[in-house]
Amino acid sequence: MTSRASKPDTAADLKLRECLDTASSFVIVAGAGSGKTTSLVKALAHLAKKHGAGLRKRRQQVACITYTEVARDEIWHDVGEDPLFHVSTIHSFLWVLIRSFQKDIKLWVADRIAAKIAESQEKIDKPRTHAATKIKEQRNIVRYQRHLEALDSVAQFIYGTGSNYKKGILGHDDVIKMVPELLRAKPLLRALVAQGFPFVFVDESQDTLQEVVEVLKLVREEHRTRFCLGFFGDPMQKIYTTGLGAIPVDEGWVQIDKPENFRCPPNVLNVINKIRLEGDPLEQITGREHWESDGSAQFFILSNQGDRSARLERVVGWLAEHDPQWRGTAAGDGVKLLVIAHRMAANRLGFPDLYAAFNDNSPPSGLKQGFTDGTSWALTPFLSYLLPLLKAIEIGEGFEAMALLRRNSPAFIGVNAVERPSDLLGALKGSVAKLAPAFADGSAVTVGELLEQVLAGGLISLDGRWTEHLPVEGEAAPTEQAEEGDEDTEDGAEKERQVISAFLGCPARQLLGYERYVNDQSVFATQHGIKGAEFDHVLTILDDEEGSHNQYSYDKFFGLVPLSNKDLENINQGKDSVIERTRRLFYVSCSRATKNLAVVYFTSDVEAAKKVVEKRKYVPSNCIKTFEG
Ligand SMILES: Nc1ncnc2c1ncn2[C@@H]1O[C@H](COP(=O)(O)OP(=O)(O)OP(=O)(O)O)[C@@H](O)[C@H]1O
Repeated sequence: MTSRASKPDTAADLKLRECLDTASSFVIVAGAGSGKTTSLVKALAHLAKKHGAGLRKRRQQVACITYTEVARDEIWHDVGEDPLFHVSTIHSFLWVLIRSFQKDIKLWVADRIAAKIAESQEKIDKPRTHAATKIKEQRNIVRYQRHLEALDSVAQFIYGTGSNYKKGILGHDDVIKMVPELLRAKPLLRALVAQGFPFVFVDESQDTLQEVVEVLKLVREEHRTRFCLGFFGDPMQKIYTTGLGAIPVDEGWVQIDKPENFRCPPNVLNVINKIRLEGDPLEQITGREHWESDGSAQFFILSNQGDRSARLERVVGWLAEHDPQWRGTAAGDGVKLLVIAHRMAANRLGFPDLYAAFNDNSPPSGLKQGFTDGTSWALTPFLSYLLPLLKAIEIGEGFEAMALLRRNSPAFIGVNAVERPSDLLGALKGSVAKLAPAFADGSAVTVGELLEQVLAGGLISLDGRWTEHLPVEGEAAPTEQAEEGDEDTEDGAEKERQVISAFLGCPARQLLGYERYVNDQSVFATQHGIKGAEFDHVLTILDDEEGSHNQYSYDKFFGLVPLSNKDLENINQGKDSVIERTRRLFYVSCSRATKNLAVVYFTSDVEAAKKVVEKRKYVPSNCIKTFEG
């Protein structure tokens, strides 16, 4: 176990151990930097030490669910890659629970396709449905029926990037929908979960789907004495719309608080406490007796007219020159620039066309959001498969390349480990070899050309949403569109076509810069991508880019732009609102700093913004600069 496990105990850690020793389920609710993940790793270490032998003897594992693959790798490393622990993302965990129940999976898929047919028929039957939509839905029905017929010949379902029922591939959306449904319907499955994984911990629980939380709680209800469920989260750090937020602490559950912040020095802690206080009463105290330095926190309020990049450079220059804490740092040298999706980052990192495709001309909000956080179905084939494959080949990771092909290439479906993998690999070699030139410097290969190449080469199967945009001959399966909602309307469908068409026309190599950006490997990081991370020097950029992001608005958050009727309606109905979403994003970004924080706010009315920021007392007045006049 690594240094996380050896951090000093807090009162929460002691209480947590009591829970583990008595199989009491618990919810840890605590702010940023309070050491939730650290407590989780310490809990795992305790289990290994005190209960490991018994668990191993009974062939049981401790499940630890993380939000991202990066977090998964970190915790897996922290626990010394001990197979006592099953550390994975929620999708992978759910798949592990269900994968040997192939009959149930097939029945579920058949029901799912039947439901899709019924939905399409319902749309066709509505008198107001446009003729073009009716034709499209009719085509869908024919395709769904083909999938239904093909189900009989599917020998085994696997979990891949995008779903293709005909070929027995289930995508992320299927898994996250199917497994909670099957668990809810089948007591035997629930008993097997409790038997196989007597401890299940969920990190970043605020962003976990309600259905998943509920079904895990159901397992706990039925198997109280032998199943311990624990959630580690912070409602103020919920940054995905699908997350549940606060986990209800039901009767018989233990709530564990962690009032400290071990990450942010006093001046930064003051800022994040103030941001949070306007939303909920949790105020953190510092977790350390001594800080090397109190850190620094400054606000820069700048006009959003003209060249923002040049203004940003000026701030970075000013910081290096005037503030000893920032001296010796420069963008790229220990400083992380946190943005929502930002044209400035796109230009610098070389993906301006991709950025424009997903952001210009009022795209459907789901697609735009999916670009911002890297979760869009249109980007998944690249981010989860083709780019990792390219990388694995480039660095000679043959095993990883093979694993990726196995999971994603239709050529491998139904081929088991001992059956001629080398023949298949040989057959795919030609298509794989075409990947690198498409991404090489100066390559003009477009995203569309690349997709056609990899489809024709048998490297990939694409999910149903692509049939609208590419000639994916009869391969598509029906998939969920729930998160990218407005595509479902006539107007939304047309806008989606425009976005995807622009995307297909972009140079494929721009995906490289985009990937670095969403995976936070550049000096710019998305405010979504930095979940759980920490950096010495954080520069948070608040910029509404002419209101192009309707999920978030710093101008609305600071009261400089009036709320829309829809915003007011949401607030009045107690629903999540633009103000709360923006607050949470602002909180997550600022709370990443371990030393210094600078907030750069681009706005149209610098003076008014300055007054609001002063009034909110995030920092003393002399730490607010405008560079105006
Ligand atoms: N008990 C402790 N004593 C000293 N330092 C600690 C302790 N617990 C955590 N830390 C340090 O505090 C920082 C934040 O810890 P951690 O990432 O576990 O917090 P978190 O609550 O999961 O954060 P967040 O929710 O903001 O992502 C890390 O640098 C960690 O090493």
